[in-house]
Amino acid sequence: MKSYGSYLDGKWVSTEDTFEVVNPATAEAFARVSRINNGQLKGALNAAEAALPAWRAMTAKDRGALLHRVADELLRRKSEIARTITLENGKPLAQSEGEVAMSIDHLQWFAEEARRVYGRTIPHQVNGKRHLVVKTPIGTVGAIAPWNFPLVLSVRKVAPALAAGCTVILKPATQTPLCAVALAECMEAAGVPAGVFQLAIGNAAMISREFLTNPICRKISFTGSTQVGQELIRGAAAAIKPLSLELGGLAPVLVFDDCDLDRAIEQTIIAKFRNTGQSCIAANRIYVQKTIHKEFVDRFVAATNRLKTGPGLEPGMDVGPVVNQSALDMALGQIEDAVQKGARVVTGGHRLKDSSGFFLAPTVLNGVTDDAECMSEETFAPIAPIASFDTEEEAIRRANDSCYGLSAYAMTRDIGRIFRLSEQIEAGTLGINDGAPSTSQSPFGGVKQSGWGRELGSEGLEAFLETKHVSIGGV
Ligand SMILES: NC(=O)c1ccc[n+]([C@@H]2O[C@H](COP(=O)([O-])OP(=O)(O)OC[C@H]3O[C@@H](n4cnc5c(N)ncnc54)[C@H](O)[C@@H]3O)[C@@H](O)[C@H]2O)c1
Ligand SMILES: O=C[C@H](O)CS(=O)(=O)O
Repeated sequence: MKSYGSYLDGKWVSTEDTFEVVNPATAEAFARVSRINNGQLKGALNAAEAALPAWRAMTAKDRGALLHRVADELLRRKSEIARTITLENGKPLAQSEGEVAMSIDHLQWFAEEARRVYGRTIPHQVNGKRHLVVKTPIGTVGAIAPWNFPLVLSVRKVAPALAAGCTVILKPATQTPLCAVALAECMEAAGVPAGVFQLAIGNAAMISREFLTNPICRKISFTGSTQVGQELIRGAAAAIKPLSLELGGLAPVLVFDDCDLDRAIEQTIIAKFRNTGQSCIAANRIYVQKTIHKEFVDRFVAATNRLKTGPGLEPGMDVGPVVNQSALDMALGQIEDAVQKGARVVTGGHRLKDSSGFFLAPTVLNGVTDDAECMSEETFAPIAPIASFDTEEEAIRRANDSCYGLSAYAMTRDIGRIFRLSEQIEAGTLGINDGAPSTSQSPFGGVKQSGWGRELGSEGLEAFLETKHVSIGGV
């Protein structure tokens, strides 16, 4: 079994403290990775601090050129890295290829956006004074990434932080450290200076405690569960450490009777089953207007039954395994709970036979009641719960009736309604007839308990900048 370690201060580091990486399609370990200790992490923070002055002094154009070189490396290795994502995460290979392509696009976009970090001058109120607004990099950043989009969600933090002139230490999820290793190899091959980008694989509690308490770390950018986000907020209080938090979601899909039904079904299938339902912006609750409920359900179930489920490395798969046994148990528990509360399993609802992997048959539940767990708790599995509504007002009220607000979807062709939904839906992203809305140039993040701040777009770069007012007298 091949072994991997961390990338600290320009060197690859291994320790005796190791864990195994498991392929969710077979439930078998296929790689061994070592954890760094607290002393090594402290050393990495010191290296990041030492590398900061030269990195922030480099022109944005030169930093951008290095990010372009990292993108070129990812492009050169795209097939092998996509395979690594599928091996450790389970998603179908075509979707892993899409994740690599999106990561390249993020790197290229932030490489260019680095050159557009503008300050401003403000007209003075007192003669002899001048006022400038200057943007400066926030400093060394601790980035913590999840397993569900292990490469692209790491790049969503690392690329803007580096573009802004910050140094970064990335902590990947325990389930998916290998594409972070590949990203570090690309940084090394591109010539990113030692200490500017580092990869720290290790115990999550130890690493986050050090990020929270070590004054060298000036900001933590986290993507993961709302529960861990809450822990970080508590831990950040003592040092008032700035946090960007991309947390859980519970996306509603509102299907109105004026929609283009073909497109509504196609896009709802994408919003639900992409990444095996393990996307933070996955459709979690599907509300269909009563007038088209039956037709929608019949056609949605037919489309679900056409999805091919199996090992992500086999050609033509649409749905892979969920990440581990506990994710599978939670999904089966949500199905059982919904059925006990009155829902009907229209298709799926069971583990795939003849496989040792963590496969759940793509599942559609109809007549799901509002008190079912899957209507208020994140599902993170290929389960589509469907309920119905009468009026637009009711649909908006039910969509907003959640502590989460990451994304929402609506299927409609009514332009007036599109404006009303844009103003009234409580979510960071609204996809209108669009089940995959994320893109490099547009802000991404949540409201309510889905998080603080935004990634991507110019907001994603702003997250790693400080704003300073310079007042000049005696002019
Ligand atoms: N809003 C978004 O952009 C977004 C994107 C992807 C995933 N998510 C959310 O992430 C969750 C799934 O990911 P997950 O299971 O990896 O989440 P998680 O919170 O368990 O883990 C996320 C990361 O935090 C680390 N971690 C675990 N315990 C920690 C602790 N005590 N302190 C600091 N870090 C800790 C993990 O090792 C991992 O690197 C879902 O809730 C999903 O909605 C949100
Ligand atoms: O889990 C996070 C997001 O779903 C990834 S993406 O914005 O859809 O690429």
